[in-house]
Amino acid sequence: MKSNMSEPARPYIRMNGAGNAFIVVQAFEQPFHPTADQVRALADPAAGLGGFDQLIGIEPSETADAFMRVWNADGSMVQTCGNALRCVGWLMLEATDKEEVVIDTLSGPTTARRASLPSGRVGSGSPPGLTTAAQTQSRVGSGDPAGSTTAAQHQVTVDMGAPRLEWDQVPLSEEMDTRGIELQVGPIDAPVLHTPGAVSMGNPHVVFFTDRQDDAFVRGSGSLVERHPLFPEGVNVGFAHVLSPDHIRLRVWERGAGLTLACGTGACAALVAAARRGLTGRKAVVTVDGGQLTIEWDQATNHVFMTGPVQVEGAGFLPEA
Ligand SMILES: N[C@H](CCC[C@H](N)C(=O)O)C(=O)O
Repeated sequence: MKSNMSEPARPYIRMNGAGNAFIVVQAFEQPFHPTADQVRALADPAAGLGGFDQLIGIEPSETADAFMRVWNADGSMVQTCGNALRCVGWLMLEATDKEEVVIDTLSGPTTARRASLPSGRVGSGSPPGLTTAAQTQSRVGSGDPAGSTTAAQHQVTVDMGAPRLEWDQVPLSEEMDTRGIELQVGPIDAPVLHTPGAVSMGNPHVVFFTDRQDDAFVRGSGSLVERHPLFPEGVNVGFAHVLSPDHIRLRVWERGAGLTLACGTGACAALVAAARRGLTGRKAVVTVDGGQLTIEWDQATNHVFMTGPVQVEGAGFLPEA
């Protein structure tokens, strides 16, 4: 977004994490503070960016390799985003050649590392790391915006830290046992919506255990629960079908973004909620619409580790404000 004609157009990289769609903007040299209206305008397909679930700004940090700022498509600025942490983590790993990078967020710092080296970088060209805006622009100008890595997928592991499990950490508006909360979901009287688990991964999640995951049910129930008064900050709504002690099928109606192809913090919340109920062990594959995430709630550290794919889809320039 240019504030005046003298400023160059703002480059971005389009990425996804297991299908969770992001527009990533480098804000190391030039601050990036879109208003909620501007974020909504950018999320509108008419903006030409292809729509996104979250808009991501990568800022300098005194205490980490970068600070990651997250806006949902509805314009709300939120605490964190697990799949974006993996995407930004990969960009920073490529740009710094470090084995591990620290990405700070409004809900605290996380660390990212390569889960396994990609099967060789496809073609030549520098990786879409966080080079200078000019280098990004030149690469974008070259029509090969993200080097030749757009076809490759990269597996990245993020240490998401410890889950927050107290009612006032989720947060809920009243004291409850977060292992199984009492929630009346409007006119929808479906037993599958009883006693979901509630977990914060730095952002609020409620997880229903059900085999009902059709679009109509997920959209209908998710949109009702997202703004339920029991969740004063709103909530991401997961629908988890436990297939076995180490495999969950998950769909998530995201706060501020709706039904997405994947939700990283949602996958972490689903594993933690299921393990607390003895429905799974502390490690499981979580199959989401856009792919698979491996989640482990480590006993020794109490930290949740998420591993999954990262893909660079392309790059471009943001439209003018
Ligand atoms: N909608 C979420 C933010 C993005 C979470 C999701 N995309 C992820 O990968 O964790 C919220 O409002 O808390």
